[in-house]
Formats: sequence, C-alpha cells, structure tokens
Amino acid sequence: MAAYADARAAANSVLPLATDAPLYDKIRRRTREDGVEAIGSIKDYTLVECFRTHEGKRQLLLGMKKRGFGVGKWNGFGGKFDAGETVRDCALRELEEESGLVPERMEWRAQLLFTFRDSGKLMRVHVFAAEGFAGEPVETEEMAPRWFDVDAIPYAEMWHDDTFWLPRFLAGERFEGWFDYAAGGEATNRVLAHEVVPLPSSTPLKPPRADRNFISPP
Ligand SMILES: COc1nc(N)nc2c1ncn2[C@H]1C[C@H](O)[C@@H](COP(=O)(O)OP(=O)(O)OP(=O)(O)O)O1
Repeated sequence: MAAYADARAAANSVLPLATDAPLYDKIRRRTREDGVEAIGSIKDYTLVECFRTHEGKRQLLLGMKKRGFGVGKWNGFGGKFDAGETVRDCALRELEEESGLVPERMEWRAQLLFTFRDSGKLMRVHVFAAEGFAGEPVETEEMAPRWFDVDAIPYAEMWHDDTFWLPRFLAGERFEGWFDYAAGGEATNRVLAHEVVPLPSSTPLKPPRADRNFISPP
C-alpha cells in the first residue's frame, strides 16, 4: 500500500517543491510508521494574504468563509485551479472572485502541505502576499471580508495551522510547511505535528509553472 502510494504520489507530483522535498520524505515516513496512508492523492490550492497600511497600522485582510471547506473560519482568499491555469493565474482569479480585489503587487512566499489522519488526501497550498488595492473588498457568496490589525489576528477562529505559520508570514519569511491534522480535520481543527522549513534565499520569488497541476486520484 505504502509503496503504491509513493509511486502514485511521485507520478502525480508534477509541480516541484521549492526545496529538495524533505517534507514529502517525512510524510512518507509517517505513512510507513503509522500505517495510515498520508499521500493518496494530491490536490493543489492557492491562498492570498492581502496587506495594507491604514491609519499608520499594518493590516491583514481575512474573509469569513461562508460555505464549503473551512466554513465558519477566517482565512485568506483562494481556491482550486481551473484547467490550464498557472499558480499565479489561479491566485489572482480566486482573489478577485472572492473579494473583488486586484492587487498591484503579489509575490509567492510559501508552500503548505496538509495531511489528515483519517484520509489519504494531501493538500498543497501555494501562498502569496498581495498589496496595493484600488478599492475596498466586497462581500461575496463565499467570503465576508474584514481588515485586522496584524497584532489582532483572530487565531481562535481560524485553521489551527495558521497559528504556526502566519506569524512567520507576517514577519516576511518565506517557507515550506507541513501540518498533520487529527482525524476529523475540518471539525476537530487540531494539528498533531508540524514543521516549517525556511526557503533558501536563492529560491525564485515566483512558483514553478503548474501546467500539469491537475491531480486526480486514480
Ligand atoms: C487544512 O488547513 C488549511 N489551512 C489554511 N490556512 N487554509 C486552508 C486549509 N485548507 C484549505 N485552505 C485554503 C486553501 C484555499 O484557499 C481555501 C479552500 O478553497 P475552496 O475549497 O473553497 O476552493 P474554491 O475553488 O474556492 O471552492 P468552490 O468550489 O466552493 O468555489 O482554503
């Protein structure tokens, strides 16, 4: 089972990790040690964290998710890829669809991996920092937006993983992270183990192309 999953993950993992894939190795090791499938299928998402300075304070825009995965939690803006999209295209489209905003500047800063103890699903989330917006965000069918001072982020009402990586993101770091969720993922919202690895300074500021970034389980 584990060998099959490894082969399948390798075949599917067409979007290279920013680093040498040490986190994938650890995830595979966890599968072997626990006998719980950790890389059954890989699904890619984008997530955009929007910043502004308002009345002298640095602020982060979060949206209250109104439906679907992560409903009831504050998060950045993003989602799944449409056919043929690059990572950047997906991030820009999702941000505009969910908030009405188009940024002047957006840079890729992190890649997050999520595993769940009760499923073989591996989620890979490409995180951007965006800045420079003409208007105010609008409420959409998916998100109700609100600006938060960066020293008043509502971590208790967010995905548990945010407590581990968002402070580092706010500090301007670039990294790759792995967050291993307890069974019940969305409902229990508890990270059992995590790792955050800084990206080497030589890492390009844009993600690799994602031409074949459509990964479906066999
Ligand atoms: C599991 O932990 C997560 N933590 C954080 N911080 N963010 C997460 C986690 N899991 C997913 N996300 C992000 C990734 C995406 O930005 C959204 C989920 O996107 P969604 O499923 O809503 O995708 P859409 O294409 O927008 O969905 P629709 O089909 O409803 O349009 O959350």
